[in-house]
Amino acid sequence: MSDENRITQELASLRASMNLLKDEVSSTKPKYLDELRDLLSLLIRENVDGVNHYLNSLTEAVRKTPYNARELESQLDSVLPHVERSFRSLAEDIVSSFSNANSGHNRARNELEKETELLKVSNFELSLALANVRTMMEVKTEQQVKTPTIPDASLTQLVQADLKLKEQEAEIQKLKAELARADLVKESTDDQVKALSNEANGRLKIQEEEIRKLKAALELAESQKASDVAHDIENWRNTIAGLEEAVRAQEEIISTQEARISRQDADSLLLITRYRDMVEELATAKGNIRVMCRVRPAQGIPEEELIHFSNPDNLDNSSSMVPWSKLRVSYLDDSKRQESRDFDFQRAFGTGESNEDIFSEIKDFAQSSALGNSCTIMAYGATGTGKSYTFLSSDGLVHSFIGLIFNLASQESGQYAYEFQMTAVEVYLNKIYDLIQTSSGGGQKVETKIGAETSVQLTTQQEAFEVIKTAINRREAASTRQNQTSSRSHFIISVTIVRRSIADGKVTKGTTSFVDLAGSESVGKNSLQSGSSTLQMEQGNDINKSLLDLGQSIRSVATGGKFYPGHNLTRYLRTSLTQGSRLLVIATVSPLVSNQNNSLATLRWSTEAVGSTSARQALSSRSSRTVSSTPSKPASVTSRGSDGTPPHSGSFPVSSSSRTPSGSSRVPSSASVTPSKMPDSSSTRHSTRPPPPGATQSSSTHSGSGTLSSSAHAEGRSQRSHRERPGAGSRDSHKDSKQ
Ligand SMILES: Nc1ncnc2c1ncn2[C@@H]1O[C@H](COP(=O)(O)OP(=O)(O)OP(=O)(O)O)[C@@H](O)[C@H]1O
Repeated sequence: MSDENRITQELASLRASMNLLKDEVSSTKPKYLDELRDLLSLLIRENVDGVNHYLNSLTEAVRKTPYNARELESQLDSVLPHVERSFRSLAEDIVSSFSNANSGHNRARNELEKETELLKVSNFELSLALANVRTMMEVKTEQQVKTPTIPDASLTQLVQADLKLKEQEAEIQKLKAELARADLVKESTDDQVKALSNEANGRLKIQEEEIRKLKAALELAESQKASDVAHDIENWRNTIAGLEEAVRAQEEIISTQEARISRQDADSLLLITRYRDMVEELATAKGNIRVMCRVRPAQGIPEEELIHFSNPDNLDNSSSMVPWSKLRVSYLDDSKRQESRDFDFQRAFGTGESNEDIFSEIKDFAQSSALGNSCTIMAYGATGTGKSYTFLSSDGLVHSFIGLIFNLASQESGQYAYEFQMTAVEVYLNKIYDLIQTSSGGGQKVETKIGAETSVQLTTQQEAFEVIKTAINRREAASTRQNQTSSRSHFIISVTIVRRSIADGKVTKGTTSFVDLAGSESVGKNSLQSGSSTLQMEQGNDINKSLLDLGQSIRSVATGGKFYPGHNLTRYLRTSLTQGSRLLVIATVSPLVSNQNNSLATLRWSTEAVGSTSARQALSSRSSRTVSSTPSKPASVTSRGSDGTPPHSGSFPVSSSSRTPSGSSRVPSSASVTPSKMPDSSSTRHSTRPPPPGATQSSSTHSGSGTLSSSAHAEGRSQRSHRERPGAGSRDSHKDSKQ
């Protein structure tokens, strides 16, 4: 039932109650008083008449009869009982009449009391009804305030209710008058009735007051409603207008954004394409075979125990911006003569340069495997020179590379779907061991064949790190005199990147391998002098043989010769040693004079076997493949041959910035400096900074104009500024210091 109907009903019942009350009060007029008066006058009249009759009879008897006391006495005796009876009867009648009147009055009073009770009930109902009406009005008013925009029918009904209340009020006024009259009557007859009347009157006043308040509230609500409605409608209009404006603005922004997004999509595709081209060009410009050098720090070592390294390009130390691409090693020969040798690298990293510095230099190289290239990064050096540190520490090249490719995959997720697979093997004593798959029994690593090693699909970086950690733990390690945890095996982690273009479904597949070679020091140094075991001798000999083979193969393939699959290491790395692949060797050396033979041997091997200008020149001249300039070039999936070795897949691109045919390498011939002839350099003390102009120099070889491409130099300059340079003596506590 709606509020309006309820109000109407309440008012109707209120009106009915009031009418009833009015009728009842009207019917309580004190008729009994008139009746009593009439009755009494009748009685008195009748009785007085009767007594008069007897008195008249008596008077007549007295007049007619001579005074005779006895007769008078008998007359009186006969009349007086009549008179007496008449009076008694009158008295009884009067008593009876009064008694009747009194009972009538009592009845009337009872009736009045009943009426009063009814009045109370009616008043209570009236109060209830008024309370309901007020509550409903409040609710209504609240609703009106909340929904001011809807001018509703209930307003009309409320106005009608108000009118009815006014009528009701008038009726109550009449009722009040009636009650006042009744009050008067009651006052004259009964105090109790008066009190009741007062009470009724009081209640009526309260009701009146409530009605007045209700009316005032109604008027207020009406006036407020009217102004609120107008005000709220205005507000709503303004809000709606504001919202519409905002929606329009949003729509404009959205359409602008959509246009911008589609432009950005196109731009980003273009950028990605260009970026790839640049990476590829950069990688090409830097050469497909690169050799870098890293000098391990040695803190706390006296200067006389350190090899002096300097930069022939910056001998006067005039520029702190020149990146080291040449390394001059100064020493005393057997005859205590001052000697120096220059070695030519693409970059030489000093003691103050971190793994991140190295990664930023080579990441274009590693990343090109995402375009389908085969890249190999080798660390070559004597034991304890930092090969594993460079590759496998938590900020090492392998970890950085994993981070790089996963980032690449997420950045390009809109264009390419990437898959990564990893293998980890160890070549130990000419056998290849799978470091991922272990024997089902005691978790022993198992020997495997090339191409049969376990490949793990990588879904997260963390997963990759776990696989690497497990593989490292399984790697064969045996202590040597020089490095208590020296790794006596070659450790190879390969990550294959399969990239599928979402647009055209084309697939490229490339691999980057990190080869942490076993220590390159001479067997004699480790074994004969230290009384190494037969196993260690065997290990040392195998390592020497494998590294010799490796150098030979690289040289041979680079100059167009045949491949020498003499050792399983070389066979396993065949992909890296074929044209069309990219090879980076990081030669790690110790800064200690006591290790200078090994250091010079490392520098010589890396520059001559791998990085000689002639070899690189030969490689460049044989190039036949041009690097695609599009990011989604067709798949160049490499698959291994039946013997597990991959087929040749293309050749080196010709790099405009490759070294000049003049072959102006600064690398001295091996004949001119023989590590075994290395003098004790204790007399060769050098500053940890590049020497001042005119300092110790007697270069044994070369002329060599700069052989790096200008772009490589430029990039190197931009990346290097005030870093410490190779040999600059940060004196780390290092195990060499214990030697
Ligand atoms: N650039 C460097 N900065 C700080 N510490 C280094 C650096 N290079 C190597 N080291 C430390 O020198 C020690 C030997 O390094 P690492 O084990 O990497 O040598 P390695 O060449 O791998 O030796 P091996 O051939 O015996 O495995 C380690 O304790 C390593 O932390």
